[in-house]
Amino acid sequence: AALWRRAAAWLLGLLRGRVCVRSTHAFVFTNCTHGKVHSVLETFDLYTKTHPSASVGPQIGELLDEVVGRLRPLLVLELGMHCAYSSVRLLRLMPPAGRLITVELDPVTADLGEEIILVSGFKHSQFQVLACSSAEAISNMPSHLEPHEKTGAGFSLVLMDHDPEQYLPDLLSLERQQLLCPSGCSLLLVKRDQRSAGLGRVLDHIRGQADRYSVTRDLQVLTEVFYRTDGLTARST
Ligand SMILES: C[S@@+](CC[C@H](N)C(=O)[O-])C[C@H]1O[C@@H](n2cnc3c(N)ncnc32)[C@H](O)[C@@H]1O
Repeated sequence: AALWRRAAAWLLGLLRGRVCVRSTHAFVFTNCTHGKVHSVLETFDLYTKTHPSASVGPQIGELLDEVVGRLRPLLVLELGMHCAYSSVRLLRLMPPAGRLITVELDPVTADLGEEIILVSGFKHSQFQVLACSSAEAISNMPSHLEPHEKTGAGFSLVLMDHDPEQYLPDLLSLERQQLLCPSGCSLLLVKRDQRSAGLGRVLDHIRGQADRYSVTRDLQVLTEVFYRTDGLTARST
């Protein structure tokens, strides 16, 4: 009976066009070639052709590729992992010594996403999944960093694709805790809803701090912002 109820809920979700993390995971896990990152991404893309999906998809994916290829970031923070499409995309082009910390609020989703990252061929030394809220992850971040990262420069790339209402509080918390690399950090804000009040608030904050932030790219689906404080005087920081 439980199996029937689960199958019915899955079918209902599909009919209503709802994103189903279990169905995404099952499709990718079953149909991709394990250990082949390109096959994992292709299988995700195949799934999204016929099913509703929360992943950023190939269009934003190509923008991520370009940014990671350009920055070669050593420490990356992703807020909003879901089934790990964007995590895999980021990890694929990061330098071998790089590490991704990715945050997912829902523990079941976090487990399924982590499995997809492992299936893609990445090792736990290259990434860490934090199954908690972005606020909690950021406030406890020092305890998640490796010893050399604690004394290092901080995050040089942050991808926000979680809850737009959290974009500004999380950015302020990252600033407060000095977790953004002072010599340069790119922030990528995914814009799923252009009219979101949370998105407006974070962009207002960024535009109001021209001494440390500059918008380097403003597309319909994504805004790229460059953060830098090491050029500022002690007074203005
Ligand atoms: C749009 S999906 C992310 C898609 C993912 N970037 C990809 O391309 O595959 C947003 C995810 O963020 C998670 N989320 C929402 N609010 C969050 C929060 N405050 N902290 C952490 N994760 C959150 C949701 O559970 C959901 O899985």
